[in-house]
Amino acid sequence: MSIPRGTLIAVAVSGGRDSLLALALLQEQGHEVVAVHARFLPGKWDEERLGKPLRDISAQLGVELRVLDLRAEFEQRVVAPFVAEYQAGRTPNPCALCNPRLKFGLLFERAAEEFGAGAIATGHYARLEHDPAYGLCLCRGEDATKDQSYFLALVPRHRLERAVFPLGGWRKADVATALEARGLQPPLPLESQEVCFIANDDYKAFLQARGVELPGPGPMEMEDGTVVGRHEGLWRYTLGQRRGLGIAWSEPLYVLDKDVRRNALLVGPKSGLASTGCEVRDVNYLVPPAQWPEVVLVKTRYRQGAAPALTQRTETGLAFEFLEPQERPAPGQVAVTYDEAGIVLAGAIIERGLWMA
Ligand SMILES: Nc1ncnc2c1ncn2[C@@H]1O[C@H](COP(=O)(O)OP(=O)(O)OP(=O)(O)O)[C@@H](O)[C@H]1O
Repeated sequence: MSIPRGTLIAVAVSGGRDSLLALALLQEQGHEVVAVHARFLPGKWDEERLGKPLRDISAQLGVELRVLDLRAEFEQRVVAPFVAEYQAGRTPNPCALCNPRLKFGLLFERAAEEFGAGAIATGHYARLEHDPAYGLCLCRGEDATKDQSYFLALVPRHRLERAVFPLGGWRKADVATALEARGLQPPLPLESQEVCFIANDDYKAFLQARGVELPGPGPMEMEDGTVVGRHEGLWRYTLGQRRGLGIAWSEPLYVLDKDVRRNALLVGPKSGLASTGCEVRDVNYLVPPAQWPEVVLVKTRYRQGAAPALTQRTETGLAFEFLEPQERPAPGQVAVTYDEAGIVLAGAIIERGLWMA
């Protein structure tokens, strides 16, 4: 760890297992720690289920607990942009934005100003290593099934220099046992849902419940312009989706693209999903591009392997050319570039997928 001894580490605790173990591990290792819980979600503070248990467990560990109210900022910097992206026909990734904006952004800044914290720790499964060529680098977590480096790739380097990931070398399966062995019971032991502010991972219900105006129905077309039906609003569909299109065709049809300008949904056979690359913007470089290998590995969805690609600089960011065709990347999602060893070279927002005309 590159954090000097004696630095006060703010350990971001959700109430869940991973961050509780992160807190216990750092404290056992003799670091100065303060537990910081942030209120991100609207509504009443759940004293019974969260407040009291969090205080009790902090007391059990002999650690101070601070609670920060970041509800307004979370709404402004994470939830509202998420909704705006859907309105614009894109597929946002709120967790990847929450990390730079809130957890390693505002939460860390407030912990630094208000309690004198000099570093921040979370329960993320990712590693920070010193590489002889790159210096400090963000790497895949040891547990490939739980690796969260993808969600951390937009965190600026100067913030990663102040970060600690105690679970980077852990396997998820060992966490419950480690907590039990220490007699620690997390207030929220269940796995958190995919996106914390979306109940049951139902983003459509969430958007509808917010009462925001979303683009309405329009044509569903094949790439040659043949209209095959109507769609119910572009925001309801994801690229690569097959089910729920409501059209009978001689072969299964997939969502290939969204033409936001014409409010048209483009559909076609599976072969049409093949993409030759993508363009990205808002690149967060963690390793200077001059040091990148010629062939990099690009991950354009969390639950998808990284694909080998060549890189080119563009006016607004980067363009990746896949060595083998990949499923079309969704604009608004995050593209993370790795090297062979699993070191994160950069994170960026996907502007558009590329394919053969
Ligand atoms: N409300 C919160 N306040 C402070 N830190 C948080 C909060 N929610 C999440 N975090 C931090 O972000 C990390 C990753 O959050 P995520 O929602 O992915 O949870 P997780 O992987 O299930 O971890 P956990 O078991 O700690 O909830 C957590 O381990 C924790 O350090």
